[in-house]
Amino acid sequence: MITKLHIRNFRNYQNVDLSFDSGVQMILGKNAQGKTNLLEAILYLSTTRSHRSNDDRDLIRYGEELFIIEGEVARSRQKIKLKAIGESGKKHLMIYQETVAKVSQFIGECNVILFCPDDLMLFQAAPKVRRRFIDMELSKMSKVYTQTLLQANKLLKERNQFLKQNQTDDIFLGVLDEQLAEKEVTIMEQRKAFLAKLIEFAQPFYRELSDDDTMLSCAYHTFVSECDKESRKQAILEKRKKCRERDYMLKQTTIGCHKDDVTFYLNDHPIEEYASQGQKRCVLLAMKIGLVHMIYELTKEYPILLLDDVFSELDQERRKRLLKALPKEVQIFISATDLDVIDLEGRSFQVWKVHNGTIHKLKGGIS
Ligand SMILES: Nc1ncnc2c1ncn2[C@@H]1O[C@H](COP(=O)(O)OP(=O)(O)OP(=O)(O)O)[C@@H](O)[C@H]1O
Repeated sequence: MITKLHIRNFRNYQNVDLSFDSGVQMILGKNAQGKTNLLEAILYLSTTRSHRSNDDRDLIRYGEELFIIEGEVARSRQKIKLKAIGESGKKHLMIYQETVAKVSQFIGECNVILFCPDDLMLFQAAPKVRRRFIDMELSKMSKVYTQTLLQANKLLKERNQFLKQNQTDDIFLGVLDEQLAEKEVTIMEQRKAFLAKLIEFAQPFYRELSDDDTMLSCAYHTFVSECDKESRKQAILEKRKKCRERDYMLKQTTIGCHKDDVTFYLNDHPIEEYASQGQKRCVLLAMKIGLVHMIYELTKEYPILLLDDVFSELDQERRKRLLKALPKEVQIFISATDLDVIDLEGRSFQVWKVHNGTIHKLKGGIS
């Protein structure tokens, strides 16, 4: 759980110091006051990224040069201090005031699962949104994955830059392709295993939330189908060789796991075509709860759960079922404009009021 949070010049917050306890943190406030901004700051400490912007400059308070987010995180065995500073084009990440050399060292130190209204677009959005979802969640669970993905992206960038220069050099591309294929084998393997596990974990929660027996499944789409490592690598190299002329012509890498996708199904029907809004919300919620439990299975620590603007969209019964599916050890941040009845099933809670970039505690107790 996050016990202390300091935010400076982040979005509409100028200088804020907060202390949280375990249990549910209700973040209340009118529209456009800074509720999502607060959750975004917590998410940033986990993933070093915003879920709303790819450009850290958007996160700096208007007119300022940099933002700072500092958090004290109580983990099962120790307290850890994380600090992220974002300035134009640069990020500085620190653990206990020591700069970390690699982003992958920082990600996963404070695990956070976010569920926000935009997540409902996951099923019909462009493939890159689903890839981003897989990459974000997998990175929290596997440092190997984070590192491999960063290396693959670097190689891909290098390959594309070379292709843009209008040159042909099969030997140079062959060397790059060999290295890229190596990384892609690992990425594909981990993505496939992650998706299978995600469905396995989400299925019982979907049943619990929706009260029906619909089967959840998914199909992972990538550009080679071979199963074992070595033949997969060979297949990648062959396919890429076949596409080389096209790559030269189009000046970009036309195939690769940077184009992967996944389709989610309910009873074998693609969710984007078949499911109602309510069913989509249930599937997503089940996946998020599944992720909380997956992270626990892997790390023996529960992640923090952020529910941005979604709790109030659920009826009383579903809210109850959602809380029942989450152990009391999970620290949950819930943002809402107002909640008439807070029935938190005997959990401890704190209520915070957000107003125009300021935040103060209203009350706390046991529901
Ligand atoms: N870089 C920035 N600098 C200063 N203010 C910003 C910056 N980025 C966004 N804001 C302001 O933050 C506010 C939006 O905050 P936020 O998205 O947290 O709203 P919210 O309280 O979650 O509202 P809603 O209930 O509508 O979702 C807006 O007033 C916006 O102008």
